[in-house]
Amino acid sequence: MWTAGLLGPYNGAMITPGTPFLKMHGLGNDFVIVDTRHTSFTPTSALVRALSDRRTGIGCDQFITIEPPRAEGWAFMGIRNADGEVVESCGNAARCVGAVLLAETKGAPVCLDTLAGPIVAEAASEERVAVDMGPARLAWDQIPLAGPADTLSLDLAVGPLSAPVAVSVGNPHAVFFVPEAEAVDLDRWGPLVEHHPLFPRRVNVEVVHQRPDGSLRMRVWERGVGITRACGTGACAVLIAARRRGLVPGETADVVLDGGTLTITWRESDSHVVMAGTATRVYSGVLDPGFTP
Ligand SMILES: N[C@@H](CCC[C@H](N)C(=O)O)C(=O)O
Repeated sequence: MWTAGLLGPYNGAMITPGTPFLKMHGLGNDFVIVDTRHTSFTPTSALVRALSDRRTGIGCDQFITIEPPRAEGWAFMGIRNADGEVVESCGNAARCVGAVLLAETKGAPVCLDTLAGPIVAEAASEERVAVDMGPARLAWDQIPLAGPADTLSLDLAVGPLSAPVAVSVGNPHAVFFVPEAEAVDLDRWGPLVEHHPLFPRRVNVEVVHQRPDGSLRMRVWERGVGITRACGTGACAVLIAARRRGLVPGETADVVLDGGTLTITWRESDSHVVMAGTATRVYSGVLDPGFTP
């Protein structure tokens, strides 16, 4: 466990004394995870922004809370982006929290409630967790978009990016097919797409090309964060978009992100999207009770 002495960068006061946290990541998309099922800890946006800061806080892409179940399931997963905003879904965090809860259920599949609906997690192998993220949402008002539009090819062009596929996996995504994902200046174009008026709740932005072996190479600009090494819901959106465009013959493909590979399946039978990949525990610590955002 970390000690107060190691928590120097965020000395101050506000957090429930001794609130334990876990640092985990899925393919380098990293999280601070706090189990609030037995505490009164509720993070403010300012606190999340401060703790997410890589220079002065702990540093993470998303701040995750494991909360008492609301509608159904074993627990509710609260998700806040590094900018402090509450969001609906997070695929990589679902695998990480799934791994934590699977230890509690001794391996029995576990249902995790989110603002986007239930996610079911189960062990896929010794090292990998599979999560059923629920059904893909493809209608314009489910993304949501500002008005009726063909989600298979939006009338949108930003720099070299054009005609994205819009997909919701509980959270909104715009998927752009490009000749070479690595060549796109995401720092420049990502924020312009994220904040485009077509997306009233903003949007996560993926650029993708297909490799000769059939896998999909993607990079991501995440809403409320920026470029991250991986985005689980983004990988789901990419596979769905590629299948809708007729690029992937079967239900399943590997999606290759900066931080590693996820295997994504979009099931014909019920339109659910299932993701399998690693969930890595980095360290545990205790939030400094002296921290003021
Ligand atoms: N990294 C996540 C997605 C987190 C939320 C996203 N930035 C949003 O605003 O919707 C993932 O692994 O899915």
